[in-house]
Amino acid sequence: MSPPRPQQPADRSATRLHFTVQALKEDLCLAEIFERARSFTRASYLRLPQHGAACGEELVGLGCAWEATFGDTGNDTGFASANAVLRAFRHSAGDTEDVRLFAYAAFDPSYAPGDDVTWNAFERRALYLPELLLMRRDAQLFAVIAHLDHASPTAMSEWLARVNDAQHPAQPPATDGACTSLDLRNEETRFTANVASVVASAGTSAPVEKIVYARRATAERSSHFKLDRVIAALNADFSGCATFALSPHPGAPTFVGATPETLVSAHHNQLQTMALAGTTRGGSPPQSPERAAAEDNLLHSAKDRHEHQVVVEMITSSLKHHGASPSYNDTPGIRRLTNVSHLETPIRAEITDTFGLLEAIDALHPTPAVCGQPRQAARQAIARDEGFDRGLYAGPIGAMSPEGEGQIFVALRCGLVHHDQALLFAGAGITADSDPHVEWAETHQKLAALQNALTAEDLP
Ligand SMILES: C=C(O[C@@H]1C=C(C(=O)O)C=C[C@H]1O)C(=O)O
Repeated sequence: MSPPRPQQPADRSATRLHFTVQALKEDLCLAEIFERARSFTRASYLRLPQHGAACGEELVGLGCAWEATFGDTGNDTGFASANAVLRAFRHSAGDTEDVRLFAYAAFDPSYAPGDDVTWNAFERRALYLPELLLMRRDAQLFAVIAHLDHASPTAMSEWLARVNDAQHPAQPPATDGACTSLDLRNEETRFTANVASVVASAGTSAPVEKIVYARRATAERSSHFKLDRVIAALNADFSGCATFALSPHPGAPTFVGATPETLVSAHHNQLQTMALAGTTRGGSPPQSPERAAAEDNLLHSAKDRHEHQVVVEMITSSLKHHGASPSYNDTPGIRRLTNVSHLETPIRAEITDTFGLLEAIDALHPTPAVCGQPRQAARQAIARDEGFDRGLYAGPIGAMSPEGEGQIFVALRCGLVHHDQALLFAGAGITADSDPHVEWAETHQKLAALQNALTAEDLP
């Protein structure tokens, strides 16, 4: 007979948060710190633009002090299950406004990737508290050390010394999850066939009103990509977007991009979200008369207005379903980016006792801006027809405080970078009026965002 197991005491310390904040005098380049630190620890970088009531922030999180565990939440993101722990963090640590948790999830957390190993290094849902947070806000730089038990009094100086000592990962440790031993020769054929089948099924008994199909592309370089240079190029080209980079452990690929699309942000009792769908044609420069004409065409295009309206209706009806009262304009505006312009409708709603940031992520993701309508039929068609694991592409990504304030984006204009290779993702909203070759061209324009940043790396 085996001896009785000792009874596990309830682990009360597990949700007691302690943290210390220190202002840093020396100016540090956070993208460079991310690049160095990914050679020895889990590292995340986020640059959040100023948006409504939310001020801009640049964040680097290193190590992991606590991480949420998720049960089987099916294809839901399941973030709201972390609410009790966040409440315990607030209860034990008081004012946690300077603490940040990083949050991200796969487009379809329940997708079974089979022998597609592209995303093996990444968890399909993550909400975690880094041990060291470096945060730039209002031109001030802070370091925040967080821990759940007793931290060594020297933890801050030890972390800062490790970061300073680390070298650029010219030779990162052994790899796990190569991204580009892939044959993408059929990518255009498959994408255009998928679009054509949506067009052909229009008018049948169960058509999807809208579906977003995606494709992949590769990029390579004669030596390793330097992520700090890529991040700097994205920040310069897409200052109004959110730049992100995730490296789950040393030797893993880095997920990097700069997205224009907020899934939902929460500040001062307000939720802000947006419908972002409908894209200009042609690759004109942002200030050119050609771009202005393309934006005018977009505003008057019945196909794009319909594609956009599907997103507005899903988001507003989901908010209403959860007891919120959304406010928004009837007519979309234009969101101009360096490579393309989009139709955009900002949407606001009040936070309630039962519907805050985490519940809103679970409810809104995936919107028809990246999935389709009806949601379930579109998600199944994507899993069946697209032919690859989207992984974190088109999933939620961002940061929040234990108070429930933060900004969560939709991970677009992005890819996996590994050594000297990159795998990029882009999609387009398809309706009965779509032309397969026009939609394919649109994905090219979207890919250009990260492609240009990857080649900008070669500039002196
Ligand atoms: C799917 C992507 O973008 C989405 C699709 C858009 C469209 O179809 O017009 C526009 C913005 C995004 O919501 C992507 O960039 O990969």
